[in-house]
Amino acid sequence: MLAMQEDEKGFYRKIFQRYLRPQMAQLFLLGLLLLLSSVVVLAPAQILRFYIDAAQQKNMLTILLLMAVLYLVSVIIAMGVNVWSTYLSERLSWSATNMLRADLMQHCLDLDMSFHNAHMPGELIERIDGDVNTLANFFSQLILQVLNNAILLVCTLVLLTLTDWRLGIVFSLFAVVTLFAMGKVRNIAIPHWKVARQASAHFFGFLEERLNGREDILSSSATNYVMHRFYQALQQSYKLEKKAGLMGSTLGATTVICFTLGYVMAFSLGTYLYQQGAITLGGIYLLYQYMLLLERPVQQITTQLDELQMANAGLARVRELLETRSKLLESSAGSLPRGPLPITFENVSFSYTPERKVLNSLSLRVPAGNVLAVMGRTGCGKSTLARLLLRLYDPHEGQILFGTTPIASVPLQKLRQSVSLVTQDIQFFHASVRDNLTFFDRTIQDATILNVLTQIGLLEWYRSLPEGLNTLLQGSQGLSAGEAQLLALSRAFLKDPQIVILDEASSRLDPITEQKIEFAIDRLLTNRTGIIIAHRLSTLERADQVLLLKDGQIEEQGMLSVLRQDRHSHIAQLFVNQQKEIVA
Ligand SMILES: Nc1ncnc2c1ncn2[C@@H]1O[C@H](COP(=O)(O)OP(=O)(O)OP(=O)(O)O)[C@@H](O)[C@H]1O
Repeated sequence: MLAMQEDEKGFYRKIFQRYLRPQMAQLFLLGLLLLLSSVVVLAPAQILRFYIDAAQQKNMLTILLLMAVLYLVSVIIAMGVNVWSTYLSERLSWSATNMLRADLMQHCLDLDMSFHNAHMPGELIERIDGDVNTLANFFSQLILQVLNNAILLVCTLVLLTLTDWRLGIVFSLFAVVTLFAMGKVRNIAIPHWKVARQASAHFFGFLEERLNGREDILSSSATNYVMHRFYQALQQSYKLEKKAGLMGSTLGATTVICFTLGYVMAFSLGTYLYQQGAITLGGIYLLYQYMLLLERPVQQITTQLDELQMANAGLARVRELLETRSKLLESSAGSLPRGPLPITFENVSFSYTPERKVLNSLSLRVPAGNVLAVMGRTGCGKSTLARLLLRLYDPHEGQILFGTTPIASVPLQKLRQSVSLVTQDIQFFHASVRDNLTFFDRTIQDATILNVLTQIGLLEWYRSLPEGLNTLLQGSQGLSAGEAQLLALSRAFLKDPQIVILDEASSRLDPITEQKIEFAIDRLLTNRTGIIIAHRLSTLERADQVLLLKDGQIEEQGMLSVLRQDRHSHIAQLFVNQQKEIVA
């Protein structure tokens, strides 16, 4: 337990050092400003008290004028301090939380695919942004504000005691009782808010899912059903929010009751002390003002303690995420030679879940510069081969080598730079054509991009772009399936990899686009080692070797010409069946 606490302290220290230490000067200045704001908030009431007392005496014009000027100055200073501290705290919280968001984003991107399979994108958005939002105030001024309000409360009580000791005792008791009562009532609403937040998160998840599936919803005329579910989710969220809001309003009601009693007490006591000659008329006004001033710290301390708890919960979640380690061990030792690389699988076994092996003791070798076409029924493990080559996962048994270097020994960045994977699930960003092709690599010249687009047969498409390479792509909207594939191939060209993995399209395009894609693939595979996940028999003809996978194991492997000669081979059978279909 102690070790755990030490651990926690260490984490808080790390967070402080990384996100707040670089801004120590600003934090210090903010602390001073908040302290100053407490003093300037208390000053006007004292000035007004003297003003009221002086106004009742004769020949006090100069003092009255002085008081008026002092009052004005104190109000202007209070406003100035307020603006400055707001500016500083916004700057502090934005820089600290943005740094934390960037660290979390980088960390999530570095985690292996099994982590991403277990966490939905929506959840990660919530963790990278939602949890960090709860820390914004914490980083800038929450602790300072709690301290500041405590100081303000104590200062007000001290000033009241200095006015009359009886006031000090009564108002101190009042502050303690009110804080206690508000603390108790505050807890009533918390569980209701939790349930309401959960319902709201559920509602957003529902919205995201339905908007993503809009094509299917529209095409299957499921709009009425979706709208029905939408109203149900909305109604549920509304009911829970209403209940939580009602429960929450008990806090406001308690405050009003406590402070109404407080004012009654202040005026009764003030009148009594005035009649006794213990305080002046200005003193009664001061009492009223300080009651007003007490309201702020008493109310804020209760809500700020809540915020502190939320920030603590946010920090705990941030910590959990930052401490999640990738299953892929990083190495900086291995390096890859230049040029096309031979690929070797040595007894590779892999499974996504413990129940089922997807690849089972698979061994194969693709010589440097050769092309291997992989075929097999859906779910036999073809894409898994590709994922292992990019180290999106590591094999559970065996190893993969590029040349003589095990890929696990090559730094991930270097490894992924040497392999290009062109899938059918092509992702485009809401960014310029240039950035979509270069992945934001500014070192790639426009001339190089144009050269690749020309070779790929996209020159005409490029000329139709209103702003050339600066034209913004709205994801893959506005791109035909053929254009998207050709752009994906252009990306691979610009990366200039040593190994190319192609997941071939299963659907056919128009003959001209097909021809362009075939041509681009031929060029991309020249002088590179290639693996094609083939969905058509014609593709096998461009391969040096063919591999037929079944349930994660090799069913057949060899040169196409040899396998076709063997009438008993599965590959030969596939060609015969295809021939029969054409004839039929
Ligand atoms: N992230 C995952 N978690 C659990 N199981 C998975 C995951 N990805 C794939 N699988 C399972 O692993 C098996 C092999 O998947 P893989 O994607 O490699 O098949 P494939 O041969 O490429 O299929 P297809 O031709 O349909 O793309 C399938 O049974 C699939 O359901």
